[in-house]
Amino acid sequence: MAKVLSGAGLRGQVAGKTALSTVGKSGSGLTYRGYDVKDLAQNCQFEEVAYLILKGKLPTQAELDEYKVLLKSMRGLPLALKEVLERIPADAHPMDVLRTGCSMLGNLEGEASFDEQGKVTDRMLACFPSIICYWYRFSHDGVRVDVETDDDSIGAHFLHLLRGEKPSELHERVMHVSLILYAEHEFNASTFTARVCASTLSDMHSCVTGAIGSLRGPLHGGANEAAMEMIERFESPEHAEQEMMGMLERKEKIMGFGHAIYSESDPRNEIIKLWSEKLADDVGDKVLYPVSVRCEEVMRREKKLFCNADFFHASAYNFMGIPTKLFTPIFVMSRLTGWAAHVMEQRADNRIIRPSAEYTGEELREVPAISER
Ligand SMILES: CC(=O)SCCNC(=O)CCNC(=O)[C@H](O)C(C)(C)COP(=O)(O)OP(=O)(O)OC[C@H]1O[C@@H](n2cnc3c(N)ncnc32)[C@H](O)[C@@H]1OP(=O)(O)O
Ligand SMILES: O=C([O-])CC(=O)C(=O)O
Repeated sequence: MAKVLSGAGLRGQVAGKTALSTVGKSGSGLTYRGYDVKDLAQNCQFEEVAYLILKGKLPTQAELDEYKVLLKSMRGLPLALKEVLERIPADAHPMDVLRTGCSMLGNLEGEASFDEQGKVTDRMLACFPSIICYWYRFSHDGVRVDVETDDDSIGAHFLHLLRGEKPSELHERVMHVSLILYAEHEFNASTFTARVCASTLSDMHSCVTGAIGSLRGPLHGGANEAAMEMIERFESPEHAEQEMMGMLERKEKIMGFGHAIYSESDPRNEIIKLWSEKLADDVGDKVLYPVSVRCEEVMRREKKLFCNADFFHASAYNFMGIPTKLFTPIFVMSRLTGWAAHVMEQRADNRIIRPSAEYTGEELREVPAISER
């Protein structure tokens, strides 16, 4: 008989193999294909890291240039997809829009065979910012934005479409860093969703659509939006401390803190925190950044809990003028690389993922006649 796992949430169980990343070795640390995320965030553009994750090696300059030209050429949206996006109301959640957009793309440009897995992934990478912003600008501003801009990077393309003008160098760099930090994270909930779907030999769009649904929840990617909704309620560090003490007394979860794997710190936090501080200086912020720092101090002191990748992303994105409800879709624009690479890895050595359950229901019994129930 199969062994019943002791802890809930499959915590601590090895559920498969991966050559893509290591998470939390000796309490902290994150590597993508053997490179430290800190090194990547400091020295690379997001497209280089996407190339690394998807194609297995860091690109040469010529390969990177060629990859960026390819991605640029794939930004356009088919008319039928635009028509669907135009019918989604302004008060829809952008994660739902993206889930629908990805699914519709699969209807229009489906993966005919697994030989196309690289091509359909690049297409999604290139056009997810177009999907989010086409819907956002149409539903909020009544504008049919031209999504085929000549911006150099995925982050700049997104910010340009959102605001109608090219971003500053600082904002483009922050987008590179943010997308690099969010790109890949081993067997997290959304990636595992994608791998389970892949293990049935389903198509890439189905795997990604399912993963978007998993990332949406506030215990996972949705935490960056939930963290923003919390910190914007606090008027000062003192107010933040007072409110957080109340939340902790009531045993409420504070979004953006804690982690299922890291036990000491999340290495992505110190990086995005530094950029959040730079952005705070840039906009002359005197509230949100100090409030965020106080939240971090209170959680460390009271619960020994640390900020995960999501917490300082909230203030960083806010300082760049990004609407809160677009925070988690940016996570998708990045994590798509990790999801797709895991799908490819699963396909390369597949067996359907199908664990067992310990039954806790009724003993075998007879079906009573309907008149006797
Ligand atoms: C990019 C990402 O997806 S990172 C994760 C984003 N999610 C969040 O920020 C949501 C808030 N955090 C959490 O809910 C959790 O820390 C998770 C989901 C990230 C990890 O969950 P788990 O591994 O199950 O940790 P678990 O919930 O067992 O935490 C252990 C203890 O710390 C507490 N704890 C953990 N995180 C928090 C938190 N954010 N706020 C308050 N208490 C917390 C738990 O209540 C639990 O206490 P208990 O032992 O008294 O019951
Ligand atoms: O690994 C996890 O459980 C969640 C996480 O931080 C991520 O997916 O980036």
